[in-house]
Amino acid sequence: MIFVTKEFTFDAAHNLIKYHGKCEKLHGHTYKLLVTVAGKKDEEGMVIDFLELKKIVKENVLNILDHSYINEIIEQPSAENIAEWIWERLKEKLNTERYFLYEIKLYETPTSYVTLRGSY
Ligand SMILES: Nc1nc2c(c(=O)[nH]1)N=C([C@H](O)[C@H](O)COP(=O)(O)OP(=O)(O)OP(=O)(O)O)CN2
Ligand SMILES: [Zn+2]
Repeated sequence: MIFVTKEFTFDAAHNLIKYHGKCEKLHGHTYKLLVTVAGKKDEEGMVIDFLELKKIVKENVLNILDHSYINEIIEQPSAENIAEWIWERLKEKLNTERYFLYEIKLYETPTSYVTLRGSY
């Protein structure tokens, strides 16, 4: 099994509605997203072409979340909930006979992140 990871960033605003503290106020983050696919190599020696992985993540996640107000998309946009939303949007697109979506890491700040290894 080989793990292939690509890193992305997107900028977005949010506020945590069921929360008492500074994060209930409107604020923004430059989120860092790491998407990891696991599988076996094809005849070109690749699990998944980085270009293909980028296209899938761009079309299904970044085009929606980048420069958005995330509360309009996810009711309570904690890093945990955003990561689950991303997982749901990518799991079928990154699931073939040879490879599957293995892990998502979502950094809300350089020092705060969540890791999701979901189930199918
Ligand atoms: N488990 C979670 N805790 C918090 C979340 C979250 O999504 N999941 N979100 C927030 C805030 O939205 C915001 O991200 C604050 O994060 P924090 O790490 O405190 O940001 P700072 O810039 O203050 O962090 P530094 O320690 O200065 O790097 C709060 N909690
Ligand atoms: Zn925040």
